[in-house]
Amino acid sequence: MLLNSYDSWSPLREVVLGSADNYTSHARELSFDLFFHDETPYSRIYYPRHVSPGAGTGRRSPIKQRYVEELREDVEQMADTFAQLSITVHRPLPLDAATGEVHTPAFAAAVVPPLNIRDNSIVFGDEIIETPPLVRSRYFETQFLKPVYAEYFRRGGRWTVMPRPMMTDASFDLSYVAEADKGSLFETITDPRPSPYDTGFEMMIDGAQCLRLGRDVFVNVSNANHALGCDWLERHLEGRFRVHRLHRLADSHIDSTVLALRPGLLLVRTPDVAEQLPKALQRWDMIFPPEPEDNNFPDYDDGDLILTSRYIDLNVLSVSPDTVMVNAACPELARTLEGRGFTVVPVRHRHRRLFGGGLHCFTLDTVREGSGPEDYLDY
Ligand SMILES: NC(=[NH2+])NCCC[C@H](N)C(=O)O
Repeated sequence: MLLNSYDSWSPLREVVLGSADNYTSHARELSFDLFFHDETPYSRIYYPRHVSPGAGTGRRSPIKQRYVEELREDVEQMADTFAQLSITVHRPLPLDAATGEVHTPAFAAAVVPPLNIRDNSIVFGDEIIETPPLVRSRYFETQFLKPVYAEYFRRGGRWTVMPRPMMTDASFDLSYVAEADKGSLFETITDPRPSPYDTGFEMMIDGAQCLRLGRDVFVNVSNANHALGCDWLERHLEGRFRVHRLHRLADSHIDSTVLALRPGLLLVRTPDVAEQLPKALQRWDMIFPPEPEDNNFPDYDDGDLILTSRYIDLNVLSVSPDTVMVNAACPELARTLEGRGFTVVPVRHRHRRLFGGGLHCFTLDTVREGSGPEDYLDY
């Protein structure tokens, strides 16, 4: 089918589901530590928090083989669940075990598999946009999606790549983490190294920073890199979509903070978050998920890097305005949604905190029913 996706709730016809193959480690360097900065209270990132790119690809934080295998098992079951729901599933090329690191003029980085598909691409109607990544090891992630995107292009879809950043240390605006670190015990990231390719702050933004509501798109902007990305989106989408900025609703991604379940209904992390939403969204009805419990998550060792907050299971995927895929590890959330009239499709996803993403992050909804960008803000 032709690319057609304007929101996160219309009946789902086609989806891209990430690949977990060969996700064996996290490369600890400046861009990684910056990106996961807000999650460090939950994990045990030891000092020094990062090494500069001059020191190669940084330290690797290995992921236990057992978790990688269990992740793979869960992701393959997600694919089966989509098939049972008659939703076409597209898969990226899996990362080959022999692929080492990539080198650009400005940096070298390890490669991670295309797992959190939500992050580096976004669909606006009949157009797929590859976004400029925030983490160096994800620089070439959309390469694994070439066959899928090329097929949508052949069928008549638009296919756009946003400008790629140089990604030297100086490309990153550190103000968000500098402010967050004030008075805290965390080591501030203060030692960016100069590079001959420095060009000032660059455009870097992830698809997962956007909330798509038909004609209106809300974009989380928490630093100068995001602001440039949002400027680009605004100019590119002008006349087709209305872009609105959310100021620091989260560090970057917002899909474990706020999600739209159908017109007029949001799933929101907490009432505090609700207060920060723009007026137009505050008029919508809201569901607040029950506070996640410790026993919703596996117990990990000190060496296992935890990359998400406890709210990660809010990251559900809507199959239609009344059916939602929910992590089976979160029965409280399932009950809450059922209480509001939703049909819940439980899906097993054990290690979302180790791999930085829930069901929404692992997927990209490329085809949903609906024929154009509708105006939902009058609800
Ligand atoms: N698209 C994504 N990868 N989203 C994941 C966001 C996770 C968020 N930082 C949290 O810890 O709750």
